[in-house]
Amino acid sequence: MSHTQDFHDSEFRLLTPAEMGRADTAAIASGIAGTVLMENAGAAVAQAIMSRWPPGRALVACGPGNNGGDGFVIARHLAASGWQVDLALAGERQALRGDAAWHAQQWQGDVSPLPETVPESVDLVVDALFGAGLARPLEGVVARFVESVNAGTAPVCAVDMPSGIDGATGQALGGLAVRADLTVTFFRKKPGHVLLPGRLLCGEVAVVDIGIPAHVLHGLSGASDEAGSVDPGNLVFENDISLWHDGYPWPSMEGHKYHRGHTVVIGGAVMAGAARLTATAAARIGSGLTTLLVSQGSLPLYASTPASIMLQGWQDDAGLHSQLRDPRKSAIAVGPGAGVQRWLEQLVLHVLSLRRVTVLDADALSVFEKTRSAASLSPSDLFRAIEGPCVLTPHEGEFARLFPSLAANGDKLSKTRQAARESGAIVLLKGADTVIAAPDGRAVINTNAPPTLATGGAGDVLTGMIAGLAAQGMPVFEAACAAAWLHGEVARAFGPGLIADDLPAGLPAVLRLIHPASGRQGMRR
Ligand SMILES: NC(=O)C1=CN([C@@H]2O[C@H](COP(=O)(O)OP(=O)(O)OC[C@H]3O[C@@H](n4cnc5c(N)ncnc54)[C@H](O)[C@@H]3O)[C@@H](O)[C@H]2O)[C@@H](O)CC1
Ligand SMILES: Nc1ncnc2c1ncn2[C@@H]1O[C@H](COP(=O)(O)OP(=O)(O)O)[C@@H](O)[C@H]1O
Ligand SMILES: [K+]
Repeated sequence: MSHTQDFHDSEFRLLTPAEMGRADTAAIASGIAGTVLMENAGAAVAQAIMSRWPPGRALVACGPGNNGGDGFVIARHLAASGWQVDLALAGERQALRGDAAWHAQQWQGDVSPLPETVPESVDLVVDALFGAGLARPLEGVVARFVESVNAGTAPVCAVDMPSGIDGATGQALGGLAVRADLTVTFFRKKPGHVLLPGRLLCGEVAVVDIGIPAHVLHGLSGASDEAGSVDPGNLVFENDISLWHDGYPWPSMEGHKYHRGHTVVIGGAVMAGAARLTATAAARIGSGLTTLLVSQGSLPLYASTPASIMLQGWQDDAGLHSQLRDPRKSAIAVGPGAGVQRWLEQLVLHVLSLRRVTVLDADALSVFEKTRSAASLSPSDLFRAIEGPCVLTPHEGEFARLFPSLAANGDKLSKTRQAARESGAIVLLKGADTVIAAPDGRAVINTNAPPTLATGGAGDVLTGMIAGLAAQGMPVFEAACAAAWLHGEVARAFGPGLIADDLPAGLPAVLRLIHPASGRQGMRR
């Protein structure tokens, strides 16, 4: 994921529908006919269907564009393998164009108009209505058909994308989209397959090869320079070990604890558990030293801090600043349990002025909400102060306080990228589809987090994991991606009944799995 490595042809790269269109065009320009791509696409979908369901009666619903063209190919292959196939077309057969028209001619069976309801006797619905080309909400007979598909019991295989989902954002245009059991897409996933609600409406996602050569991936995004190289800042990925494994700060034989960084967590005076979770997570993820700094008066609250964490008190601001001065303190995390108060604004600005790696979470974000009080600072004061490496880890509520004008945008990927650009920080917007974006536009979507993570303190742990990795010298964007993935993986491995304390405790088992000695470099589920 670093700028020096080339991730253009990573299998975890996500292509926007526009990039996918350019990939198709480039593949055709390199000598593969569009009709062949469509044949390969339809054949692969039919194969995916036949490997999952026994032959029966399939209703193949075709749309007016190339997604519908794929449907004609699928129908032909299923019929040739003994399925009883009903093909229904939304629109006029004569209106089909290009590759879709060509493949429609190869279909020997009947073509009926799209019904408003799915007949009871159908064993499988193939949704080939709209894919990447969907431009407006579903309406009319198509909308009623999709409602009937979703109300019925027949399993659904969506071609490329469940119809109704915007492939760039994962949003259901107009609020209505097919709910599929299987979605077969081509070449690479699209953001809509991994962002919510799209991911949930896809069911299982299978990515199939249709003959597009990988080299086309180098020329798809953003402005290419004359040499044809593309700014890696435009690329979007699904999070995976392979994206950050090479930069992971495994301890080396020659190292000592000062080579493994020193994470400082600044705790508050009331909610002591939060900062303790943050500090414990930083230590567990390998920070050589971890210090928890709290006011002298609140030391008793922190009595049960693990012995491996250095608990230190400060008397006043001058004392706190002098504790932070040592440049070996390589990463500073502020926010969990800090308390929303004037003092925190000033502390955050001081911490940022030190230009160490800074991770700001929870109260350290909320305290900059503009409407909090007339005297308080605003998000722009925070953004102005961000000059060194910094990660902001808001959940949706905190995001709305910092970026009120972006919050209503339903497109999580673009709003997180915009927030990173505005703030100059890495922004990690939490949720089941956490998006991590850098100011240069690089973005990663995390997909392994189970809903058991929605438990108090889980975010505090994530903050500590990011700070602890960055303290050891891992670049902050990669540290945020690695932490989000490990956080999700630990929760998955733990299963039901998870509380935040289980996350640092469960890290070693997952780290063992991805350690270079395990031979595992990447993982598809
Ligand atoms: N071009 C290629 O080489 C390949 C394309 N493939 C298929 O082509 C699909 C993309 O094809 P298209 O770009 O033709 O797009 P679609 O087939 O998704 O549909 C686009 C057509 O529907 C119209 N439309 C969009 N939204 C509508 C709405 N809500 N109601 C009514 N009409 C609407 C558009 O104006 C356009 O005519 C992919 O999803 C994939 O399934 C595959 O065959 C692989 C190869
Ligand atoms: N439904 C969900 N599925 C998966 N992960 C989730 C879900 N809801 C929340 N999370 C994750 O759980 C963590 C919660 O963090 P946060 O909201 O800051 O809680 P806290 O402040 O209690 O620590 C985040 O990492 C978030 O991405
Ligand atoms: K579809």
